[in-house]
Amino acid sequence: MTESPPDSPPHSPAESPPLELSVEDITVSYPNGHVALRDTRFRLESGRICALVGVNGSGKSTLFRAIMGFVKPSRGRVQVGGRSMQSALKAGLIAYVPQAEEVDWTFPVSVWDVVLMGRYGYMNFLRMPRARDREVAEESLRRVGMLEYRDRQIGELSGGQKKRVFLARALAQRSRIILLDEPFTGVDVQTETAIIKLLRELCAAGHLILVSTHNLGAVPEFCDWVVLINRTVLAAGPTEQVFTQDNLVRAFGGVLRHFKFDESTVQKHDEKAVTLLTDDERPLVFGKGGHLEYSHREGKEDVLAERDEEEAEAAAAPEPRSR
Ligand SMILES: Nc1ncnc2c1ncn2[C@@H]1O[C@H](COP(=O)(O)OP(=O)(O)OP(=O)(O)O)[C@@H](O)[C@H]1O
Repeated sequence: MTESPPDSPPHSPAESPPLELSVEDITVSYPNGHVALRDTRFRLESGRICALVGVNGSGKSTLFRAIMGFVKPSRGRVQVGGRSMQSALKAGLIAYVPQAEEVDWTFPVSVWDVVLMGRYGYMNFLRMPRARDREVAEESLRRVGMLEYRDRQIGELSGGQKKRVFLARALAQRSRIILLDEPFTGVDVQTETAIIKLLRELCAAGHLILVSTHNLGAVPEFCDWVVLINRTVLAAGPTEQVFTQDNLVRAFGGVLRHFKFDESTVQKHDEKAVTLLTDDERPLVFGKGGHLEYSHREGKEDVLAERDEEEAEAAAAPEPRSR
């Protein structure tokens, strides 16, 4: 496969074939002997927003570090579209938005410099930005609403603003795969909504977005796929299949709060019991049978029709004989 010319996006998602990120049975240990991930395996396709969900210390950041080649798995491998990670990173296929703690904010660079770093793969060895690089950097800052801060030192921004600048750097890179580590931590609701809107646009344009988050309540609203981890993959698949009460209790144990409502008026579950499971940010509501309830029914017609069918089948099934 040939590498792309430096002055054009290496992969324009709309024209490119689907791309697969494949994590194949990786085990990652740190020098102190701690095994952070064991036999971790899942596959993701472009055109999806996937949430990486797990408790503190479950290995989310480690997984990102392994994908980015910052830590080397002792077993297994990560592949992108059938090529090695090293080759995929070299071809600019993957952009990474790290957690705030992983960045040295005292480093004296401006917002503009940070976003231009996303263009390094397109510049020659002198790293002199060309008109196209400046154009893309400007557009990326505008998309995250940070253009007016372009001359500010990066260390002088708020936490949410820093996150938006790093997202702009990822956009400027024009990578098919974008990894975001906890993009909503310390971000206000308005910024969160703006980031989600942007991620949806990127997904619709054929990008693959993998986003780690503690904000469980937001996941069903914007992620169509979930990988649930605790030092290995507990469940992976479409959100409505993975985000079940059982799976979340298995992944989060005592970390979540439970509320049970015996008579609820949630959506069409009048007079049916619902369980409310919350991480104290946005509650997750589960109807009969442990199915996840959505805050809006719009766009969920298929899921609801399937549930109605399941309910009808269950109602038609003969009662088990009591002894
Ligand atoms: N450099 C390191 N050396 C040794 N152990 C580490 C190192 N980094 C992380 N760990 C350990 O590996 C485990 C996974 O950490 P990781 O940061 O991947 O978790 P996480 O799911 O991202 O957590 P959080 O939600 O708190 O960000 C934890 O037990 C952590 O203490």
